Amino acid sequence: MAQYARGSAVAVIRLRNPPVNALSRAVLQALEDGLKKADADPSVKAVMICGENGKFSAGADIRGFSAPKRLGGALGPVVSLIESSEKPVVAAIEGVALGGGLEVALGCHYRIAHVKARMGLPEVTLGLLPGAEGTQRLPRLIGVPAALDMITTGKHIPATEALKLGLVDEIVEENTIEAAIRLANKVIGQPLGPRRLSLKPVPKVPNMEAFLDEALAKVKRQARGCLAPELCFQAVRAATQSPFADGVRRERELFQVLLSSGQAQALQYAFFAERAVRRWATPGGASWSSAAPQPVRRAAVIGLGTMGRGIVTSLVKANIPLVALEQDLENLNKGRKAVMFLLEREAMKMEGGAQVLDFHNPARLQFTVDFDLLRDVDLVIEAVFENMALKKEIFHKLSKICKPGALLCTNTSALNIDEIASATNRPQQVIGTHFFSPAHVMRLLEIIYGRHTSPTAIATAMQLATALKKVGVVVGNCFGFVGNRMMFPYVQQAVFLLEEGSRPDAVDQALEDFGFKIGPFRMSDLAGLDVGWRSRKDQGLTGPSLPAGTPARQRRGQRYSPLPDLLCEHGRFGQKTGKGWYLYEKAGGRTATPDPWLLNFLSQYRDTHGIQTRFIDQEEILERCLFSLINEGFAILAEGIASGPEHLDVIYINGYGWPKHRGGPMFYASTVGLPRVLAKLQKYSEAHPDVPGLQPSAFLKKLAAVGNPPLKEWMSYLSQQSSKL
Ligand SMILES: CCCCCCCCCCCCC[C@H](O)CC(=O)SCCNC(=O)CCNC(=O)[C@H](O)C(C)(C)COP(=O)(O)OP(=O)(O)OC[C@H]1O[C@@H](n2cnc3c(N)ncnc32)[C@H](O)[C@@H]1OP(=O)(O)O
Ligand SMILES: NC(=O)c1ccc[n+]([C@@H]2O[C@H](COP(=O)([O-])OP(=O)(O)OC[C@H]3O[C@@H](n4cnc5c(N)ncnc54)[C@H](O)[C@@H]3O)[C@@H](O)[C@H]2O)c1
Repeated sequence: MAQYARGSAVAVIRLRNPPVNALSRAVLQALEDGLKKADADPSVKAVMICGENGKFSAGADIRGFSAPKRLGGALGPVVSLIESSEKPVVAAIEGVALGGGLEVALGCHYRIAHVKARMGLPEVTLGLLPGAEGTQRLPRLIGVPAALDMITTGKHIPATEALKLGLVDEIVEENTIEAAIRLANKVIGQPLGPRRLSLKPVPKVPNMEAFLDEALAKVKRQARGCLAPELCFQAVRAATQSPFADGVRRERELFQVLLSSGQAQALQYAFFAERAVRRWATPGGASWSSAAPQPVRRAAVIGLGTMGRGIVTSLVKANIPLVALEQDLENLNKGRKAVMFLLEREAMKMEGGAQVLDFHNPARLQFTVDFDLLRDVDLVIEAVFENMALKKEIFHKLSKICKPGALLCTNTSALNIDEIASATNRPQQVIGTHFFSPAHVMRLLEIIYGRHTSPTAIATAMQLATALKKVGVVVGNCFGFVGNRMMFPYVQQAVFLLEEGSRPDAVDQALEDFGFKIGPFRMSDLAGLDVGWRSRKDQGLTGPSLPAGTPARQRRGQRYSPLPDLLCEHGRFGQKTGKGWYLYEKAGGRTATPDPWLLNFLSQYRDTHGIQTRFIDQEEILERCLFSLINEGFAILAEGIASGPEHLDVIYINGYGWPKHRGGPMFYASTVGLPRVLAKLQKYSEAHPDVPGLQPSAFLKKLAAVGNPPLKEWMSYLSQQSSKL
């Protein structure tokens, strides 16, 4: 709703739709009614529009896009109605003015914002474009380069930047509403023509065409298959080429194209999925609604290798004082140098820089090799080598040293949380906090509860995720948890495809064309092939503990490819050694080129093992890699390791570079259709009966058999008994 009130000469229209004053059909109707009332009342000389509860508006009600009747198509005309008012209209922007909310403000004749307000046109992140004339008004107000930047990236900008760009007329530190009413009183009677953005020309840019060509090339490069950025660009280009009314028509056409695209549905699903996973629950009955987190006033990180460095950086950025511990002085100095380098770089990106982060202050960041300094911390994150014996030794020590309430977290990628917890005197306070590399950049935090983990521990880890500006996803304990467990069959298929005749660059290209940021072979080279090699040796799959006479391409009765092990035996660990699945310009180099040595090696390998080479097309690459990953997802759901498909999708989008415009693997499966996914898996598992990852999971079969229900109904088809937790 929008509440209309008249005080003195200024009528106030307050947008009201908690929690973020989204513009639903009802809100728009009330806004329109309020404007008409103000227009008809001769005692009203000006109008002020604001939002309830310190928020202007987060834009159109996103849920309305899947039920357009609920939203209506009326936002553009309402914005025009505001602009054409004969009485000055002032927007008082507090909190956020996003999307349609900012478009409403752009229709107003004046905009005044609180210094802490944020503004933006984030429609592109939902697979849309600003559809209420924003692509035509914003370039007229702040110029084409700044408008293109805001509209094609969807970034939110602070009020201070909005003032510099001329997006707002004034910013205030105190009461925005009072300041807006003062401004409204001041401008009564002043001519409104110059304040109507639709009447302004688009400011000229020298050599506009060349500028636009370059901007388009950049937008395309960054979009990686996502439609919306390019259509946002086209709408802004229309503003530079056509009169306002024609530009608006073009904007509407492009909006409709996007609205009916699958990509918009996928991106909007991803928006709500990210929010849904905050409401975590475990099969044991613990949940976000009843569990309270405990405060984390001081933390510790153990191990300052690849992961520990990023985790320390993340904690410092979140303003959490901490102790960083290494095993000896040599590693401590190495780790300290690396952390300082990361923090200096982060500080340069921030307003206020190093002073804000305060990382030179030992009260906020202390480096040590002394476990005794961990006595009073509230939370410890262990990030030492992936080795169970070492982790248990550390956790045993922690449980003796740390105060009774301290939470003990492990960054293990795959190991059993219960076994680690068994080394302590407080298994209820042991939890997995699985960061992704680089830990100060990647948004995902996979939070793994063990058999004894308390609801308080889960709530505290979730609160930590929020403090670190990460997306926390709560999952159960199994080898590889959710993300890595789904990744195993995917990478396994990629390697099998090489055995059968494909090439690393062909497999990577197919998956990068699908939208992945990086294909499986480039990814393995980046992460280091030695990491998986060590883990396979620990599991007895390769190395000296392998019983003599084990067939080269079989383990425990299943197909196995020794190719990654053979590469490591040749000293090819990936980027760090300058060669892996690809060749690099030097050790530590980043430019991957296909390596003739590897292609020759593959061909000899196939000859040795009598494998017939065949051409493998893109379709087969995609289906085998993606459907085996999805298949594992269904098994995870059936076991109760995750409480819904949204969890798997949020994990894949935020931790594994899955293209967001495809909504995550489980959403993607729902768009392909489960019967089709099932049929393909059946076909491939018949061709490869010794590959369990291709054998369709029982849950997938069940969903296909009951008629391919929509994703949000999947979990209702799981019987209680099937949960293993
Ligand atoms: C036949 C023809 C039919 C044609 C119909 C076509 C109509 C044509 C008209 C086009 C008009 C276009 C108008 C406009 O250009 C389009 C838009 O405005 S799209 C929306 C753009 N806005 C956004 O993307 C903002 C999204 N929100 C956020 O970024 C954040 O929520 C926030 C505002 C920064 C707040 O963040 P937080 O404080 O962290 O809070 P949450 O994120 O947890 O949000 C709280 C709660 O609110 C829900 N929510 C937030 N924004 C919206 C929204 N815009 N609509 C609906 N709901 C919203 C959010 O989901 C949370 O609820 P929960 O999911 O937890 O229940
Ligand atoms: N590298 C990744 O991409 C990644 C991603 C997610 C999770 N992980 C997990 O994070 C953990 C750390 O991985 P990494 O890649 O950072 O390893 P790493 O080898 O880069 O670093 C491990 C660090 O731990 C230190 N260490 C070893 N024993 C110690 C002890 N007793 N006390 C204090 N410090 C000790 C080492 O000196 C080293 O600096 C592992 O469990 C790994 O599986 C790694």
